[in-house]
Amino acid sequence: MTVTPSDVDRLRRCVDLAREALDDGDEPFGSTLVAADGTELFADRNRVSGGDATQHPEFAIARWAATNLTPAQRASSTVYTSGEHCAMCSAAHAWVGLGRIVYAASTEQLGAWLLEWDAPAAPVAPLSIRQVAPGVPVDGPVDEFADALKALHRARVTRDAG
Ligand SMILES: Nc1nc2[nH]cnc2c(=O)[nH]1
Repeated sequence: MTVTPSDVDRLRRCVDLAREALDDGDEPFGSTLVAADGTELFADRNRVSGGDATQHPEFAIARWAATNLTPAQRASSTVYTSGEHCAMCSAAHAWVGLGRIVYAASTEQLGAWLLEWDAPAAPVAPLSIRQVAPGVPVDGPVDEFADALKALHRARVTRDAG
């Protein structure tokens, strides 16, 4: 699929959630779950500052969808996210049978930024969603968000180094 103007609007909301997470001491990631009719069903942002590094919004979405949606509703919904799912969240997404993913910045972009800043890499292999969950339709990255997301991640790295 191609990325539509409506997809871009959804991603803008995810970047706002990522900014909210950063402002609250968490990592800058935000995600939403949107039903086939366009209703936003669930939204969350990263919440790792309490010490649980699995508190990713994409993982929260998979758990919420498993509890609250039928298999058909899950398959026809779309997950929007500011950063491409990590391997843990890609696996959770596929295991619960969710549908399309649209992401703003890729795992590859984030890895390159961390390298550029000499910041520690993630403790999980930088696999793409397509590698972990090959049956899931995926769109991204969306270039117009790269500068904004790079700035948010730079601020997180600077904060955590200080
Ligand atoms: N996509 C994504 N990647 C992460 N890497 C570390 N935390 C997160 C998160 O919340 N979401």
